Amino acid sequence: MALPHIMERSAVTEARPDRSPAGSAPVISATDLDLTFRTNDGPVHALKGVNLAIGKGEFVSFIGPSGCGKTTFLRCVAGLEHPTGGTLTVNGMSPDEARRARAYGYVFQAAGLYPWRTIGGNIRLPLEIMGFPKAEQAERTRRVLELVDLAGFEKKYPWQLSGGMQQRASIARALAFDADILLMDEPFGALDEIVRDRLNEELLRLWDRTGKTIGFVTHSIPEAVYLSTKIVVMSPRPGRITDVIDSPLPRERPLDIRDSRAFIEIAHRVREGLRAGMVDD
Ligand SMILES: Nc1ncnc2c1ncn2[C@@H]1O[C@H](COP(=O)(O)OP(=O)(O)OP(=O)(O)O)[C@@H](O)[C@H]1O
Repeated sequence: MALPHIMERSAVTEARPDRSPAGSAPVISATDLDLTFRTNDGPVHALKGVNLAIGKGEFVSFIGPSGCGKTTFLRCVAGLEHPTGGTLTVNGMSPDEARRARAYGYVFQAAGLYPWRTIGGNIRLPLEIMGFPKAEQAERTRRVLELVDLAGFEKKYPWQLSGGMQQRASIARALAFDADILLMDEPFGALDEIVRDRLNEELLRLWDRTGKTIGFVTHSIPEAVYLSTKIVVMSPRPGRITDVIDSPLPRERPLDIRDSRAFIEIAHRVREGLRAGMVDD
């Protein structure tokens, strides 16, 4: 979609922030993070010794086999799960404090829109809960719908939109209260490849324009390499980080960058990291 001209007019985090915060504190910082779930079938060691620092404005993808703890890590950042060891800070606060301070927006794999509410009604819901005045709710809703190229769809119901459009609406909802951090758990996993390619391009433009810090879970190596400034490769049982790859790719990324040597080399390293994690088990 042609977002740039739309986003010129958007006031949602208008300024592109400095992305080279040498020496500045990380937005998300995990040290020796551990999480063991207590279940009826015994303990499940979901995360083990996770160390990671995510800087302001980074786009960080988490990739690894099913059950390696990607979602669990994201949920820890969001304060929805509580680590059983180590430390985790978000904007210098505990995840619980950060959640209360509305530090992040969260996008799930399924769009999760309420079918009885219009698209606008879905986007307004968190703003209503947060007590924004009605006029501001309307203004913010209009802005984020433009940002994800859904202007004109405010009065439609979710079932009147395609899967890709529903997922864009769910991104708009997460953007509506303008948090600095966007946590995305396989948001495009259920979409076909063509739609996914388009949404990947759109997401990169949106990120570039807004300067949000993004944590993104995916199973797709090309998606991780295409989107990220940093790729975190994880291994299962218990979930550990096996490699952290800082991408040398330029910020401007047309889709055909996927044919470039640099892209293929990073994808190869991710694949090797995934393989090594499986062998180590
Ligand atoms: N609430 C919970 N209670 C008990 N075990 C859990 C809970 N949530 C996750 N787990 C377990 O923790 C491990 C990590 O799960 P998680 O969902 O984080 O993995 P994932 O890498 O996101 O997997 P997928 O790619 O399939 O979504 C799995 O073994 C899972 O079964």
